[in-house]
Amino acid sequence: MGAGPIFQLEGVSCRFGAVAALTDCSLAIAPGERVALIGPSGAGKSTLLSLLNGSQTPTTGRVVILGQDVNRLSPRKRRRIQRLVGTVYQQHHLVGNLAVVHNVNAGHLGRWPLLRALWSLVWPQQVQTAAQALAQVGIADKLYARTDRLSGGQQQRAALARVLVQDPAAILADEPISSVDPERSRALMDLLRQLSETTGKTLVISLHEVEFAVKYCDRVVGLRQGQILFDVPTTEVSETMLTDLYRL
Ligand SMILES: Nc1ncnc2c1ncn2[C@@H]1O[C@H](COP(=O)(O)OP(=O)(O)OP(=O)(O)O)[C@@H](O)[C@H]1O
Repeated sequence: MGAGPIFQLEGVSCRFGAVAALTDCSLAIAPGERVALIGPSGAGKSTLLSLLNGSQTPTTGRVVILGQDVNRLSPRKRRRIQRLVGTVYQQHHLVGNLAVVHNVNAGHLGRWPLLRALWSLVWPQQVQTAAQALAQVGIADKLYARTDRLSGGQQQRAALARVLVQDPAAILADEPISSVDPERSRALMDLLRQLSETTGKTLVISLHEVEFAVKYCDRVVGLRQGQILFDVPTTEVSETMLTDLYRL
């Protein structure tokens, strides 16, 4: 992987028709950093995350993931890079009527040949890896539980376990705590921080809750109307910066 940044955006703009979701954004994220993306609704946080995981390409500018310019990669190499970046979405995209083990195994699907992938739906593969990931997220006992019988917070943990079996270099989380209560939010953020501390994985999290951004991350990037208003260590975030960021 080398000592360079894990993510690099150089003069990146991203448009959707007439909408400028991001305008001239530059940013570099080093391995192991914990970065929060904050800003008002529509500021471009989700778009920035989708550039970091290669699911979106910029309209102009360069996106470099793990040293590779995503615009210059063959589809196969691009998929390989994308597998090194795991994303947890607010909608977990778990299949409710399957056992948790199958959903966690889905994290392998991009790597497994089709036959093995299909067979894995019938007969769980790599059960130990799935069990280990579930233990890491604190729900080891749910391996064979039906996914839709889990609570919201447990489903979120199962979705995180699915990302962990990918063994990504970085974990991106798009508003992971918006739909859970304060106690679960703290527990999930504790878990994400502990995972990044023990595994050295880079974390990039979009958050609506500034207090969590400040408490759990080392660095805060403030986005407003598609532009980076500030990008500072957490200790340097001030009241004035936040007022300017969220000003109506
Ligand atoms: N696929 C798309 N097609 C058209 N417009 C889009 C698309 N994705 C995002 N946008 C627009 O780009 C802008 C930035 O959206 P984005 O979802 O990145 O913001 P956000 O900061 O994540 O917002 P929120 O906090 O509400 O989730 C918005 O104006 C949005 O409507």
